Amino acid sequence: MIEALEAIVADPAGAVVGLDFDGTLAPIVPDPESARIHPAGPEALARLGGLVGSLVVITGRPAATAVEYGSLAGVPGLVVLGHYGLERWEGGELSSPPPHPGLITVRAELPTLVAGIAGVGIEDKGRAVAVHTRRTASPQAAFDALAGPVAELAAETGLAVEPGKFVLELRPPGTDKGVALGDFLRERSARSVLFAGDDLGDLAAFEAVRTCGLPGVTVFSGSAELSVEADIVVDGPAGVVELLGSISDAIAARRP
Ligand SMILES: O=P(O)(O)OC[C@H]1O[C@H](O[C@H]2O[C@H](CO)[C@@H](O)[C@H](O)[C@H]2O)[C@H](O)[C@@H](O)[C@@H]1O
Repeated sequence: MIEALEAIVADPAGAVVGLDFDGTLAPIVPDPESARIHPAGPEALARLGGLVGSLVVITGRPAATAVEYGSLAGVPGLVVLGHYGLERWEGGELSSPPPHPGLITVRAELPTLVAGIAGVGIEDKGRAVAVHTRRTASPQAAFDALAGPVAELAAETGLAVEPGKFVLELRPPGTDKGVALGDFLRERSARSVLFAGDDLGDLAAFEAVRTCGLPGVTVFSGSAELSVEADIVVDGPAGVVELLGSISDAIAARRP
């Protein structure tokens, strides 16, 4: 067992386990509205949530969407930080800031901006808008063609561009998953941390794990779409759920 994982298992009450949603807990699918957690995910999270100090999902989704698509409402002690940390769901209560005013212009201009490429999807998430190219004939070519215009629209409206797997998101600036995770670690007085992710937006959280000064484990949920260096690389959401189960087993095995 790697040293930082050993720290989590030896002192689970001081551990923060952080998880991304899409691509980490939920398999990637063509339609964002059809994404659902891996079938074994809710049970694995409920078990781990009862064993570690803190369990947190940090996602680009609205927090309520992750709770719904992840069947997460019953996971003990779970916190869900949505919109890269702008929103917080905990114990059934959601706190969310007012929408960024730039989103009004984005909603008005995006349909024209993407009209030339068949199959581009616009996902309006309330506090952010995502442009998806996965269902176009050439997802990477469409992504590349839209990156410049989307960046110009972001500059015009005071929003930030968050690139991901065949997605360009226009979202409020000022936070990211690294900021969200770092703040959460301080809030919980964490003594160790694990974060699992699969996409570019998760790299800031990996960096937070590496620089927070605690024993930390980065877990990459691997796929054919992206390769990222991490302490542990597993095979997609099925591998993440299996890893979470093995951590629960190791903690439970040390209990008197
Ligand atoms: O932070 P996450 O929980 O990983 O959310 C990041 C984005 O995930 C979703 O898009 C991705 O998953 C879709 C469903 O599998 C897939 O169709 C798409 O190609 C992926 O980029 C979500 O739709 C976005 O809003 C999130 O920002």
